[in-house]
Amino acid sequence: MSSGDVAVRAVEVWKRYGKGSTQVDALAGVSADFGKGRFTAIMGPSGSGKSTLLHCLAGLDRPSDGTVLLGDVDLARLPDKQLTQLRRDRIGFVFQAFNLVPTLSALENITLPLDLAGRKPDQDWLATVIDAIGLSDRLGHRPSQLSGGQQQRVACARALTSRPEVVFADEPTGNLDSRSSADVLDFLHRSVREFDQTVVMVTHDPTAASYADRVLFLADGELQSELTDPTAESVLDRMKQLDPGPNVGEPVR
Ligand SMILES: Nc1ncnc2c1ncn2[C@@H]1O[C@H](COP(=O)(O)OP(=O)(O)OP(=O)(O)O)[C@@H](O)[C@H]1O
Repeated sequence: MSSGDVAVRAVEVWKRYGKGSTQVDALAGVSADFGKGRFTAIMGPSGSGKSTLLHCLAGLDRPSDGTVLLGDVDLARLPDKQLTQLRRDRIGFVFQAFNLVPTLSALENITLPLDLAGRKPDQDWLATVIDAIGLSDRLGHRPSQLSGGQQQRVACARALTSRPEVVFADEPTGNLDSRSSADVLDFLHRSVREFDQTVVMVTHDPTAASYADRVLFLADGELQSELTDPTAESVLDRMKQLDPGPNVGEPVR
């Protein structure tokens, strides 16, 4: 991939926890490019380093060694204040637990990151995103008045309002039933296809991974293999090769 096509690049990324006999290399020299306007899923057995990699790529955590480039900025070496600002301005997040503010309406949650940054939303883009999540009639509702799937779609819209260079999603469907998961994944897929967004998603679920253009497989902190144009079946097969345990890799729901 030429560097102009790359949204985020990891080069020999290591993350080491603990010392001596309790030392764990959560990441052991991971190098990968994440293409612009592409939907990439990261999979692997429990404890393989998926969340650690996502957190390092997103500037939520710092590698022990190696480089993470967003454009030409090395997140691993950016001072804290600039890293916070970069996360706010250039990166969107979707978490498993939605993380909406309970006292704010859906619309207020969606525009919150821009409000905090003192920026005005681009009204056309905001309308496009709101239309795409299909919740125009519920924008005044508080999170507690929305289903889990609706809350996660609000969280996805919140991640996109600033038109970030990359949206990072950590198990975005982990708390959802299959119908709601499909709505959220359709939205993420659409944001890549129609709006040219870049999405990197950690998931346990082969069906969720099948919405991506490409799947990277981690085991023991190392990149083992990848699949392009995955199907749920091809992902499940690959997961079974990585970890032949009894239930590993089965769809969560
Ligand atoms: N703060 C920490 N301190 C010590 N070890 C940690 C810490 N965070 C993660 N680890 C270890 O690093 C390894 C990778 O963890 P990580 O959470 O990235 O895996 P994962 O693939 O996301 O797992 P899961 O699918 O279960 O969420 C594991 O062995 C974990 O125990």
